[in-house]
Amino acid sequence: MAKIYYDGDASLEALKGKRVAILGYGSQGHAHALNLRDSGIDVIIGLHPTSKSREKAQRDGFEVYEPSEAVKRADIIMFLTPDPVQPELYKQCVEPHLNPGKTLAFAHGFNIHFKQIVPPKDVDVFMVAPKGPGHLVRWMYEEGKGVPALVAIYQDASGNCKEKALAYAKALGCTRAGVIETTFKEETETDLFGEQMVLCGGVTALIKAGFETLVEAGYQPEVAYFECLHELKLIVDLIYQYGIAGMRYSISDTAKYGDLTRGERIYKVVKPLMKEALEEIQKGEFAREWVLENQAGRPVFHALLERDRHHLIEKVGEELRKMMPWITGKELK
Ligand SMILES: NC(=O)C1=CN([C@@H]2O[C@H](COP(=O)(O)OP(=O)(O)OC[C@H]3O[C@@H](n4cnc5c(N)ncnc54)[C@H](OP(=O)(O)O)[C@@H]3O)[C@@H](O)[C@H]2O)C=CC1
Ligand SMILES: CC(=O)[C@](C)(O)C(=O)O
Repeated sequence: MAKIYYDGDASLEALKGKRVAILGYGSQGHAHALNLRDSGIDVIIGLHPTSKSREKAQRDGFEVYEPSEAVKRADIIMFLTPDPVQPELYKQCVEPHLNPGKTLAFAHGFNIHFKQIVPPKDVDVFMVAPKGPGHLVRWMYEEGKGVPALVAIYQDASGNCKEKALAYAKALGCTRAGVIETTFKEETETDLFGEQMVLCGGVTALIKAGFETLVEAGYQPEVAYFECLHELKLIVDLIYQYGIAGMRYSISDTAKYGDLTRGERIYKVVKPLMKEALEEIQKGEFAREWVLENQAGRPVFHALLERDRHHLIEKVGEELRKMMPWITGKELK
């Protein structure tokens, strides 16, 4: 079993007197900044003057500096900008102001693992990667709960990098749920795999394919929406709370038999595809494709995002969710 760190295994002492610069104020950035500040940590924000997030960070009461200035003023620099912009941000705004004693921190290992950022040997480098969206990292913290995280130490020049990483994870609220020590390689490869083949790519593929199959067979889109998207949350909630066996305890025997037999057909088709995707990640092929896509201005990214934005399920869902106002809770801002 993995070694899991909880609140009692970490002390905020390692961050005492340290200033953390959060570069970026988006999904993760706002959560890290607010949670760390609420945990008593000295936090400043690094954003470009034209940043859309600047006003929000200032409204939340943070001192916002240009990234270079934030780096100069901080001991720990946490990269919470989109992964593709981090190498340029590092070269232009971070590297020129790095000196021994500073620490680089990340919430995903992509740029270190694929050597898009190569830090000098005399600085600490750690990762605290929450296993959940940034908005949930904040909302769970506010409720006294936490999102689990992975922690990894890439360089320990100071001799106490792990203590700082665990203190950061504690300040973020993640040690309330549990923090597993890993490596930048394991976090990067498993996170890319999960978001492509299970969490985001996998689930949306199943939802779209199921919805389209029913609608193309002549069933009402609203019925298809309730069956293939709305009820999915209810089933996943049961799995989340009680495991697969627990979910199966709650559903009907008819559903169980269908799950066990027809679900097997999907399993047999997707597992080879999953292995293929993992191999592309491990061999750096996905990373190269994503780096080049960004250098080209994200043509595929924007085209596919726009295509799916106009999918019938989005229109149907928007109308049906209006009738259930309790569904759309806190604003995703
Ligand atoms: N989203 C998530 O839940 C998770 C994300 N991560 C990791 O966290 C990191 C941040 O991702 P995420 O929070 O999703 O990012 P978002 O896209 O939500 O936010 C990006 C933030 O960075 C700012 N930004 C963009 N470009 C620059 C730049 N050149 N210099 C300074 N700031 C810039 C944006 O400002 P503006 O709005 O003005 O563009 C915005 O505030 C990534 O490494 C990601 O892999 C890890 C776990 C989960
Ligand atoms: C929320 C999370 O961890 C993801 C899906 O991997 C991401 O947004 O990067």
